[in-house]
Order: sequence, then structure tokens, then C-alpha cells
Amino acid sequence: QLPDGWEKRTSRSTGLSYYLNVHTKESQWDQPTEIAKKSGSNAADGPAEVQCLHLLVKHKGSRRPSSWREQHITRTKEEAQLLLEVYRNKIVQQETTFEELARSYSDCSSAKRGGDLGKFGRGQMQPPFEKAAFALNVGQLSGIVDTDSGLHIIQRKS
Ligand SMILES: N=C(N)NCCC[C@H](NC(=O)[C@@H]1CCC/C1=C/[C@H](COP(=O)(O)O)NC=O)C(N)=O
Repeated sequence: QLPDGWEKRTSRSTGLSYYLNVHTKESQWDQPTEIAKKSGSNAADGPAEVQCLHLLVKHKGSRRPSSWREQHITRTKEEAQLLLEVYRNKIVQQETTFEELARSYSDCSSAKRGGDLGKFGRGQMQPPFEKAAFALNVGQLSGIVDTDSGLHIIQRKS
């Protein structure tokens, strides 16, 4: 039995269950224990949604080891980690921009948009990615984030 104001849903892309606040339309992975709040996220709960860029480097253990860049991705997870560390350092050293590197090297279709995933709320992205993205301040660059898709770096835009 769920507390008032919550509905259990299934994520189209992962098949995982998540919970929707019917008042604020906010969603979350964790089973709610409190009655759903009626107003949007206040500062304490963090933003209701974020907009992020990401640069994804897939490896042979990725859930879909293929991309616009490479039909059959065979690099190891360790090789992907090394690549991403090089890219991250170039951004930190301001040798290039996140968008330029994502456009050239990201194994996600969002590469065409400089890595821009647009705005998303909780319950949409894989949990490790969501956790990292919602923990960033605006403008901040994440460390290396590990999901079933592969390894990512994330920059929060808003
Ligand atoms: N709402 C928006 N903008 N699109 C739907 C996103 C669905 C979501 N996707 C992810 O979590 C991965 C990790 C972060 C970004 C992302 C992109 C993946 C990575 O590539 P793939 O492993 O699929 O080949 N490509 C598209 O989905 C999911 N729940 O599977």
C-alpha cells in the first residue's frame, strides 16, 4: 500500500518500477514512505529537473555495444576509463569544450547536440546517472559515472 498521492509506474526504457507524485508529477525510483507533497520541489529536495550534457564512452560490456561512431564496440571498460580521463582533463585544462568533445567522441546519439540530453526529471535516467546529475551544481563537471550504457562524464547546464 502506497502513501496517498503516489502511483507506481514502470519505466518504458528500463522496465524498472518508479513512483509518480500525482500532484507535482515528479517521479522517483525509491518507494515513497511519506504522503506525496503537493508543491514542486523546494530547495531542500533539490531541483525537480535538470538539463545536462553527457559524453558516453561505451565498452564491450555496455548494454548496447554499438553507436553512430562504431558499429561493433570492442574496447574494454579499462580502455574506456582511460579515454574518458583524457577527455575530462582536456575540459578541466580548458584545451577544448565539453560540447566539442561530446560531438566528436560520445557514443550516444546526443553527440549531435554536443551531448545535450535536454531537461529530465527523476525516474527517467538510469539510477547512477540520475544520482550523479542531480548532485551537480549548475555548470559543474562530474567525475566518471558508470551505468549499463557505459562510462560517462556529465556537465549540468541548468
Ligand atoms: N529522456 C531522454 N532524454 N532520453 C531517454 C533516456 C533513457 C535512459 N537512458 C539512459 O539512462 C542513458 C544513460 C544516461 C543517458 C542515456 C542515454 C542512452 C545511452 O545509450 P544506450 O545504452 O541506450 O545505447 N541513450 C538513450 O537512451 C534510460 N532510462 O535508459
